[in-house]
Amino acid sequence: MSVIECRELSKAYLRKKVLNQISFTIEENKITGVIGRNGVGKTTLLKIMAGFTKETSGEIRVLEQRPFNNLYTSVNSIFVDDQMSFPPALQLQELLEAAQTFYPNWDMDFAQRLFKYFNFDPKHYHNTLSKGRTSTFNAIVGIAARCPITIFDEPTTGMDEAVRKDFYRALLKDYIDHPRTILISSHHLEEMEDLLEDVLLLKNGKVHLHIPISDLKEWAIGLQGQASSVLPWTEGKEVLYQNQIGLNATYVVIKNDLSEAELAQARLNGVKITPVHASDLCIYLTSDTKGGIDDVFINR
Ligand SMILES: Nc1ncnc2c1ncn2[C@@H]1O[C@H](COP(=O)(O)OP(=O)(O)OP(=O)(O)O)[C@@H](O)[C@H]1O
Repeated sequence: MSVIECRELSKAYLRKKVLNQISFTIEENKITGVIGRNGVGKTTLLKIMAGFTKETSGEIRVLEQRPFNNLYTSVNSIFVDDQMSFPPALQLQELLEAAQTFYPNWDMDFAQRLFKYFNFDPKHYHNTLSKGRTSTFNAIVGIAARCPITIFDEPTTGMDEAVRKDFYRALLKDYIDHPRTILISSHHLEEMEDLLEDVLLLKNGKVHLHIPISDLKEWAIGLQGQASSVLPWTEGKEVLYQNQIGLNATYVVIKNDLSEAELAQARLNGVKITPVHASDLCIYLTSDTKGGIDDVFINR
């Protein structure tokens, strides 16, 4: 069953179109990574889903209702980012108690265990926490709320690596016991790969790809070797990335649509064939150049 449906959804700020007639559906109880370069519109899309931001045109349905300013959406969803605001007069422990009264599925025992594990002081105030600690506290609220639609926008901002790993693991373990629909935007795709089921990749205001992460991992291949051996295999193909290695060698990333026989032949011709990491592929797919930062240094 699909729980989020977008049809021809657009969002413009003044005259600047950020989302341009995008259409997709999110199935119930899946974890989807919303990926894209800075400024592509991830936060905008997630805030439209959470009912915080109004779409400019097109249609969006979350749990079959239009989310904007919708009480049903707010009760059934949570939007977690580093800007989450809490009543400043309440201490952290009081915030957890307040959350319990608002979120019907709130698990106080679980929230307290996480709170203790991450060494929070119940008497501290939210607005005095450091950036990483703010994200960690917000993440505890986001997980323990167990909302049917759980949205994390860059949830790990400021967290150190150990805390980021703990967060992803806690989320995965809790999701296995209590499946729900989760959307996460993050710039750390490599850290989330084991968590995600689907990836929604945004580029230039459009959905560029919306596929299972397992497919994304096999979507492209890297060809490496002498340019004279590699380049014939790229003819007629869309080159996603190309980089020169040393004087004559080259590394090229293309869509993985070579047959087994072609791959075997390429190997015989001295081409090394490698998988392309999902996070690298997302960078190549959303880049405006084929050589990345190296292009800046060409023909100087
Ligand atoms: N309230 C606003 N008013 C005007 N422009 C806005 C507003 N919010 C976002 N934008 C613009 O919309 C575009 C998309 O912003 P958004 O924050 O959705 O991108 P993002 O993909 O989440 O970026 P990042 O990865 O850097 O967080 C940007 O160009 C941003 O400047």
